[in-house]
Formats: sequence, C-alpha cells, structure tokens
Amino acid sequence: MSTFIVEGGHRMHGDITPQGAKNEALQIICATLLTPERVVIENVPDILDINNLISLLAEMGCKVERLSPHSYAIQADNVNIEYLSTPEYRRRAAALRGSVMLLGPLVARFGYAVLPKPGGDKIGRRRLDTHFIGIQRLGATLEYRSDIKSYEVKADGLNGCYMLLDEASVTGTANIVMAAVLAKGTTTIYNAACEPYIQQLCRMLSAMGAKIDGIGSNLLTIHGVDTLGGAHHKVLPDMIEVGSFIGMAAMTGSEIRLRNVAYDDLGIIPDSFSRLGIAIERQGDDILIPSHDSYEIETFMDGSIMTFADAPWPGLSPDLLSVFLVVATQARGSVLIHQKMFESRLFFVDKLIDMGAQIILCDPHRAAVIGSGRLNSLKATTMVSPDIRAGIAMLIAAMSAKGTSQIQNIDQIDRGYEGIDKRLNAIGAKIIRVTD
Ligand SMILES: CC(=O)N[C@H]1[C@@H](OP(=O)(O)OP(=O)(O)OC[C@H]2O[C@@H](n3ccc(=O)[nH]c3=O)[C@H](O)[C@@H]2O)O[C@H](CO)[C@@H](O)[C@@H]1O
Ligand SMILES: C=C(OP(=O)(O)O)C(=O)O
Repeated sequence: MSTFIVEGGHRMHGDITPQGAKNEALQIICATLLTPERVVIENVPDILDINNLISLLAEMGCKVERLSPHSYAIQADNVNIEYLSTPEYRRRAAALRGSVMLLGPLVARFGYAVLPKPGGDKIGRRRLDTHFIGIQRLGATLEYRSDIKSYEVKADGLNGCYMLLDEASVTGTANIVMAAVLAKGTTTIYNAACEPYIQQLCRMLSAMGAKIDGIGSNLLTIHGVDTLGGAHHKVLPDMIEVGSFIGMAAMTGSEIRLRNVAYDDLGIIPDSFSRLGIAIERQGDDILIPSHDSYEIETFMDGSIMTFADAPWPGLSPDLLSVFLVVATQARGSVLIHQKMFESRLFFVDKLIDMGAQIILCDPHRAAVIGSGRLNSLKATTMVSPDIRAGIAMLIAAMSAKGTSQIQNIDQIDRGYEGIDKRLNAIGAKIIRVTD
C-alpha cells in the first residue's frame, strides 16, 4: 500500500489538462469486443482501472497495441472464450467495477459470459438487477454458480424488446445498449441513463455501424444490426477530474487554468461550484479559477440552506459530492450534502472532523457542513483513503491544511486519477509518494 505525504498550505499556479474520462473509457474498451475489426481509442487515461481492463482484454486474446501513452488500438478477432472459465479471469474481473460491462458485448457476440462479483468502490450496495433483468429481457439466461462464485450467462441469439428500467443505472444502460446493438429487431430502453459516458458510447457504436436513436435522452431506440465494424473514438475529458480540480483550486487559494475541459459536456457542474461561491471563468474551452481568498455559499432564493444532492444525469454526479463537501468546510456559510445513491460514501467525514471541520453527519446519506470562512484552517492528520472520491477529498483537505498529512491506501486514488502527485507538484503542490 502506497502513501502520500502532503505538506499543506502551498498555493498552486499554472495549467492542468484533465485526463480522459475513466467511466467513459471503461465502456468504450468493453465495446471493442463487439467487432472483430480494429478500434482505435484516443485520450485513454493511464490509470489502474483502465490498465487492468486493457490487460484483461489482452489475456482474453484481443490484440492490444499502445499507439502512444494515451491511445490504443484493440482488435477482438481471436477471443478465447475458454479463458472466461479460468480462476485467473475471475480474479482479474473481480478486481474492477468496469468489468461488469464485459457482460453485454460478450453475450451479444459470443452468446456466453461469466461475471464474478465486480470490484470497485465499497460505497454502499451496488446492485446489478438492472443489468441482469435487461439482458434477460433480450433473451439471455442467467445462472449463479456457487462453485465459482460467479454468474454464468448464455444466449442463443438475442431479440429486441421494449424495456422500462427500474433505475437509470449507468453501467446497466451501457450493458443493455451493447447487447441490443447486435440483437434481432428493435430494442427500446426507457429510463436509460444518459450521462455523457453513455452518449459517447452510443456515438462510438454508431460509428461502428449501430443504429441508435435518442442519444442524450432517457429513451433510446436501437435497431439491431448483424455485425459491427471498426471505428476511431476520442474519450471526453473526465468531468469528475475537472470538478475535483475546481474544488482543489478554490480550497487551496490557487490560480489554475484547466485546459480543454469540453465545457459544454460538463452539465450542471460549473454552476454548482458557482453556488458554492467559487468564481469560474470560461475562456473558450478552458476554465480559469482565479485565486480565492474567500468564497461564500449561496442560499436558495427563499433564503433556505443550500443543498447539493446527487441525481442521474443531467443532475449532479454522486462522484463529486465528496469534493463539494470538503470545499464547503472552508467556505462562508452552510450547506447540506445529500448523497442519495450510495449509503457509505460520507463516512470519511470523520477524518475531516478530526482535522477541525464543522460537519454533522446526520445519517449515512446526509451531512451538514458549517463553513469556517477560513477562520480556522484544517489541521494535518493521518488518514486512509476508503474510495476514489473520498481519497481526492482527503487530498484536497491535506493540501489546504496546516502541517504535513499522510494519506494511506492511495491505490484508491490512483484507480481514477492519473499521476495526480506529479501533475499537482508541477504547479506548486508538495506531495511525496512513498511506496512500500
Ligand atoms: C464505472 C462507472 O461508470 N461507475 C459509475 C456508475 O456506477 P454504476 O453504474 O455501478 O452505478 P448505477 O448507475 O448503477 O447506480 C449507482 C447506485 O445508485 C442507485 N441509483 C441509481 C440510479 C437512480 O436513478 N437512482 C438510484 O438510487 C442505484 O441503486 C445504485 O445503488 O454510475 C455511478 C452513478 O452515477 C457512479 O457513481 C460511478 O462512478
Ligand atoms: C464509484 C466510482 O468508480 P467505480 O464505479 O469504478 O467504483 C467513481 O468513479 O467514483
């Protein structure tokens, strides 16, 4: 387990370019299994989760060519389906959440998939009902095999149908879309997730020859085709990383220019930071965050306390609430953070309370933050990163704190943020990585 030693109190100054979006890249890489032809993907982030997924595909027999540090060509023309029955496959697939999206493409193209309980953040219950019901509705059968602690999914051809999803699951929608593109006839998915990750997946599938209507909405109509071909796709900048840097800049009083953020795909994120009192200057496709001596949280128009709650797109991503929470501790004013989707994502506030933040954890889903208006800066401490986004929030807290903090288990941060220590040190942060 590696650790970050973070010397707090340094202001950063300079430019930073967001990496490609982790959650989009996971979908896109899985979609390469839908064709025997070569697919080229650009702007792939060099992070643990992505590298693990790419090497899993290589183990399955896909030809993987790294064209540059952030672009790959993947060709699934010789997939070894027997590999799915090996303990090695189950071990690797279980290590990352993104592997759940191998299900749709494997069933659609090969009629067979094995799905061990996927990894990813332990942030609460993460059920897979939407995935399973959707794939079953298309005609696949599903059996839980206790001997290998995995689901085995089989299909002898899939058939399109109408389905109303029980929830707008992001990876669930991706799985069903990837299965439906090769199903016979028309599939209609209502209450589909429509995050930019899903929009981008649909665009790439369309470039491969799929017929998809309603991209960007929660009603997708997919007319199945017999085969898909190769394509060239560029992953969008990671909107969660963009949000993390906005929060980090404000909290540390730094002036940072975020380059090429794909502003129009950030949805409600910039306005949400503005409501926290953070000045965001859009300059073309860049965002400039000027140095803040202070920032003040707005109230709602009727004067009631501001609330940030997560919601499926175009609502606020649950992946940014930890950042909003930590940044609010140094604002003037108060805010309620309401994490509706996951029940274990707010427990890290204990550490912020140890550091001197005024936070009341009302229940597992809600935390009230009373900003100190920078009157009392946070005090350094030692903490363990429980998940990616709590990890980045802890890093932001440590960077703004007085003294030197330690963050252990930073593999959790590395899962989603590329070389974060190097990139921040280049603009003035003081972060040392200690690898055991
Ligand atoms: C690899 C990947 O892409 N991971 C993202 C994906 O996870 P993932 O696709 O696993 O998350 P889901 O969209 O399925 O849902 C997450 C949780 O929220 C609940 N739920 C979901 C939809 C809804 O309308 N109401 C509701 O309460 C679900 O019950 C579930 O427990 O989407 C999550 C929600 O944006 C993000 O946090 C994850 O970073
Ligand atoms: C929860 C997240 O990731 P995963 O779904 O991979 O656990 C995240 O990206 O914040």
